[in-house]
Amino acid sequence: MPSPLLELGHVSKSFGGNHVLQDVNFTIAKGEIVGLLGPNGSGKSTLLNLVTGFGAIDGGRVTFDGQNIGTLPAHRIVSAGIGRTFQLPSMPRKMSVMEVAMAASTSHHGVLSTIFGSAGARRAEAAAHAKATVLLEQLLLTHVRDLPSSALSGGQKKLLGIVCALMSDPRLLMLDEPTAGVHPNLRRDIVQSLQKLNRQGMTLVIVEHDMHFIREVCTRCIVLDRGRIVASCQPDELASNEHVVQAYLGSVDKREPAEAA
Ligand SMILES: Nc1ncnc2c1ncn2[C@@H]1O[C@H](COP(=O)(O)OP(=O)(O)OP(=O)(O)O)[C@@H](O)[C@H]1O
Repeated sequence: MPSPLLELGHVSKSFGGNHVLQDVNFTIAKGEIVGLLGPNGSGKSTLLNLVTGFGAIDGGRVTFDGQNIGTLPAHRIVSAGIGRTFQLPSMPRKMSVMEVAMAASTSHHGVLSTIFGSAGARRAEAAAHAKATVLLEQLLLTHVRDLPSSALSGGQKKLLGIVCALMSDPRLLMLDEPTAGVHPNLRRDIVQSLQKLNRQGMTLVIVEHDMHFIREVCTRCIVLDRGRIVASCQPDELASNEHVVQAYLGSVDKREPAEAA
């Protein structure tokens, strides 16, 4: 069996006395599209934050492609090959869509462009522009590339968030509620874009509440409840998984309806 791309071992996180994640263990294999599910407040975003360096783990281990990334800062985790989007994308309002995408490129912040001065910087900028052009096209934002980012709809901002995450060529992309509040047409575009990225070799972890989306896109689901993993199963097994039902609906009454009445 190939070694996992992402591996979490005994990860824990508390905020004060609130034990938000407890003994979280899972692996993600290359090529999977994993849905990270759970009721509100179960710890999904916190988990994404810890893996991507937007918070420090209290205990345990996070390994990406064999490298311990549990203590790395966010920019080093991007360099290692993990990209992410945010539940509520925030971007400089006055910058154009193209500028926002280009600013997410990691190549033009490199040492080489500093050493080789303006010629190197110009080459890096041209490369970032070319890459942003392709990604904006792929995520259906070409027609708005010159508008200020503040002019985008909520759904388009989510697409731009994906573009920004892809500018660093991640091997693993983690998305926080990519379709929340998105119009069905745009939702379909997001689904198709993610499926295409996966066909191109990208591994995806997606926090999402939309069960239609989960069934359509994900190859496996990991379910959190109050900071603990309670299930890892196929999307079509969710409804019959006792732990999942319990997480979402509370205790499961196994008696026949007549008995329970
Ligand atoms: N920076 C923080 N400081 C204190 N508590 C926090 C912080 N971040 C998250 N929490 C707490 O951690 C718990 C889990 O929050 P988290 O946002 O990870 O849940 P979630 O599963 O993503 O929820 P939702 O589906 O509503 O987005 C909540 O009780 C939240 O209040």
